[in-house]
Amino acid sequence: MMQLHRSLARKWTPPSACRGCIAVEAELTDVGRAAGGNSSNTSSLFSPPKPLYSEPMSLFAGQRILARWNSSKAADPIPSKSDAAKASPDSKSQPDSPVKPSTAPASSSGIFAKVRDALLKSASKAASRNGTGSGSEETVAPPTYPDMKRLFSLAGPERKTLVFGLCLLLVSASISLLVPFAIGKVIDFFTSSQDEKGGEKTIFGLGFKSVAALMVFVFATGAAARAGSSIMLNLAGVRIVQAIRQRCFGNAVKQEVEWADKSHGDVISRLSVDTSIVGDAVTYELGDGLRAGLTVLFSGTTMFLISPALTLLMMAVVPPAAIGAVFYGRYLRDLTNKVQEAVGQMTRTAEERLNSQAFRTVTAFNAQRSEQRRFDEKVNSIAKLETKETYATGFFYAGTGFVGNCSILVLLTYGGTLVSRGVITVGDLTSLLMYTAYLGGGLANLTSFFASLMKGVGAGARVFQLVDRESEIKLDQGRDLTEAEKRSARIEFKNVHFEYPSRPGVKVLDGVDLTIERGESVALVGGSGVGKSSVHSLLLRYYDPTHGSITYGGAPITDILPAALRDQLAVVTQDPILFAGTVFDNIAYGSDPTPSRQQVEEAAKMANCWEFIEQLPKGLDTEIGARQLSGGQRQRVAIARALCRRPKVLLLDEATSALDAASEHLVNQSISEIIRKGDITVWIVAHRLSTIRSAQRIVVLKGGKIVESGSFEALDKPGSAFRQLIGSQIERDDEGASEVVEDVEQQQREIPSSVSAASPSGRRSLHTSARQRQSNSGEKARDEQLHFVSSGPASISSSSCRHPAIPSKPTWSVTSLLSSASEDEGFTTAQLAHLHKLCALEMPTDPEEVQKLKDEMRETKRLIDVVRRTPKLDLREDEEGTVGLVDGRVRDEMRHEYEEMDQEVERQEVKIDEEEGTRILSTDEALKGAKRTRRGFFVVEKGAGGAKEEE
Ligand SMILES: Nc1ncnc2c1ncn2[C@@H]1O[C@H](COP(=O)(O)OP(=O)(O)OP(=O)(O)O)[C@@H](O)[C@H]1O
Repeated sequence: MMQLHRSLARKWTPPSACRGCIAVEAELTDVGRAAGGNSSNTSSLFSPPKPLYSEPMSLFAGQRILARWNSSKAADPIPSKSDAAKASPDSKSQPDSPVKPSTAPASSSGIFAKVRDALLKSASKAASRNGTGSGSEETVAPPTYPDMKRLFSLAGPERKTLVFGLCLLLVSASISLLVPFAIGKVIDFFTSSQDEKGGEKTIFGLGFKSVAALMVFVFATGAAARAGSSIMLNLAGVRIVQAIRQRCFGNAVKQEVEWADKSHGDVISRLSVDTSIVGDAVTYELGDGLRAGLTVLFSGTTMFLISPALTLLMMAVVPPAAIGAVFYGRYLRDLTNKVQEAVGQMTRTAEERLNSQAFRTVTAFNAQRSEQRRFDEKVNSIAKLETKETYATGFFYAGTGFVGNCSILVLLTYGGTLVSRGVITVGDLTSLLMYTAYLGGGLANLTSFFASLMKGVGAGARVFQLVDRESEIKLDQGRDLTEAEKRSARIEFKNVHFEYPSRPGVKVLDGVDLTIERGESVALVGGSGVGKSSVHSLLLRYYDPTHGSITYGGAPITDILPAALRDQLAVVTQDPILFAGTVFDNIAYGSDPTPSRQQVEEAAKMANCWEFIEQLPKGLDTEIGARQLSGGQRQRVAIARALCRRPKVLLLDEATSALDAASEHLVNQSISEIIRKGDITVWIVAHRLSTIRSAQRIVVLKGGKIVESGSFEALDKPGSAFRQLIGSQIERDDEGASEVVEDVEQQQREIPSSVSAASPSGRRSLHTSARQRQSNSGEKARDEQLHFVSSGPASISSSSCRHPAIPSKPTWSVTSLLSSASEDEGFTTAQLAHLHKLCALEMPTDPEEVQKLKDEMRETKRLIDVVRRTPKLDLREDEEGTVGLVDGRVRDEMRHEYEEMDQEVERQEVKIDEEEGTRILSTDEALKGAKRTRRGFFVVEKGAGGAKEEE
């Protein structure tokens, strides 16, 4: 019914153009109500009034039908604003709607108003063609007969409802067409004193009362038929639009990424506006067309039957006026075009400047005034054009009104003569005038029907283009993965070449060879724009390589169903998209079957986001929009979403690039945890050292090829492409540890045969590989043993003579502790934060907590200082390798330290070999213990494997 209302509102607006017209016109207007201009109301005598003066012109509207037909054929199917408004109440929000609100007097019930509407419509089309429309990416060919056939085929499922509705419409139209005839007879009844045979006055042999009763009955039937047809056509329209929208969206989401990139805006316009136009075309417009055709036929025939002479006179008077109107209309149309263009520019400016991102920039740069000026310019140019248009429209309406009134005068003069000569009766003249109005309205409606039909066909073609489009990468093509292939999960790129379809000839990948085994963690690094994300896109089958092959579990991915392949993968992008809904919905998104709350909770915990989710007002059930979480939170929710799918391969594309240090730390912690578990292949694309470090293998992409591959230590050497890429980051990182290095170098000088740890690359690895080990996967980590040594007789290693403060191999904890070179009692907050980051621990933010931590760490610091102050230490080498020694004082200190430790930790995680005085902690144990006993965690030092023997 809403659509019916909109349709009525569109078709009839108060005839303000008739204000001030001559009295005879006002009188005739009353009898001319319900004339064809408002076909929806033709069955009612109490329909909105319609200026009859304008109707004679409509006799020649037919001359323009052909022109309209031709112009419609070439018309861009992008709808005018009025159509958009009719199609959808929301369409007001479409910023690039090419049509401006009408400033003309609202008078669409007359034929001239129809002409003007038509001009506005064609102007809007022209404006669309001029680029102020939504801008379709794909051009649609002019509609053909098969297009039209197909358009009506859409109405197929609603055939019965439509036929029933149309039949009712014909009934109501027929009744309304009898009205002028009946009125003429009634007038004759009252104006004649006796019937021709001198008998009692009758109408078709019936008394007036019977005729009146019959007319009431007929009108009631007409009204009922009208209501029925309106309901039927509306219902059919709603259902047709519903079905088309579902089909369109269903096919749109199956398309390949490339298509979505370039057609996004266009698809939305097809889904919202075009579907409505199509629905209207095959329902109301069809109904209106039928009614209009019937009206023209019936009115024309009846007019000729009543008075052929008067009818021919009408035909002779109006054409010259119509020709003038057409020329004037063209001028108006050009003006309207310019207005549309200016409105388009204004809309674009507003849209560009007021979107949330741009708004922040405008505010930050205090650019409100310059923006206001820019916008004012646009608005002023529109106002200028509209002023011109206002004058032009005023004269246009005045002119058409004048011509219309003159036509009526001619008609009345000649008609009156005929009446006085007794050729026709007063009733006949009245009927003729009314049929003239009907004919005019009918012709105008036919014109608008053909235009709407053409628009419907155009919109239909665009809709069909969407419905019929076959994706380049078909979702139903391929086979499922075998269990063996799933288990293998080996990813292999073989000589992969790639260029984006939109940029043929621009090579992005130029022979990439890369193999990633199941459970491996690989960081793909390279300069900006080198093609890192493109590699992920190829694995996800957003695109297919131009040459070469990609296999998963040994099977070429082009042989596998895209959905089966994507089931194995999960991706976290740089700027993850969250959807409106609850946190639960967002984490569960894409998991099939829907995960339980427990599974979602687990995923959230793994992704380090459970803590903040718990703090949300409704926890997992809190509603969040696309941007209602911080960047770090969004990123972690996206990781949780990826993990919830239990993928075999996790693709992280710059997953921490937009984060601050604290959020990055949390995200990295999640990633490291996942890598450590080692059951998911993790393929990271990253720039940041902190992220890259967590990977077992680093692969460098340069010039479209893999140029280096290896561990961080292996690649971090002078002259390597990797060093070139992230050298500056390493330098920065080193600065934080410069105190350590200086200290180490100082000690190196004291011990001439010192190890190479002091060399630049050695120093670097001292820090970096330590962190690397934090993220090593399970087995490897368990093999690593950490231990302290106490004093005792020892031999000096022949290969490395070391101060115990200089570890034989890079360490991840002691080295950092030594950075507290000062003699101060405790660690500074910065040092503590650094240590925490190294140990993947969360640094408290509360000052009280920090103070507590400082106090707690004081003892540890003291221990370290004691170690560093010990002037000369014995070094020895046992069967397993070189270990550093500390003297008895240190051991005592350590004992004291450990005595204070958490009893549980001592029992479970710290073993003390009394004889050797060796304390051992495995990495895993240390990590676990670290959560409770930071001191125990920090003071351990990596040995060379003696721990195995201890175990
Ligand atoms: N959809 C696309 N259509 C056309 N060209 C594209 C498209 N996406 C990316 N490109 C181009 O392909 C090249 C590689 O892009 P890609 O996003 O893979 O680089 P990247 O290494 O991930 O860059 P960054 O590190 O800056 O994110 C770039 O030159 C880019 O301009």
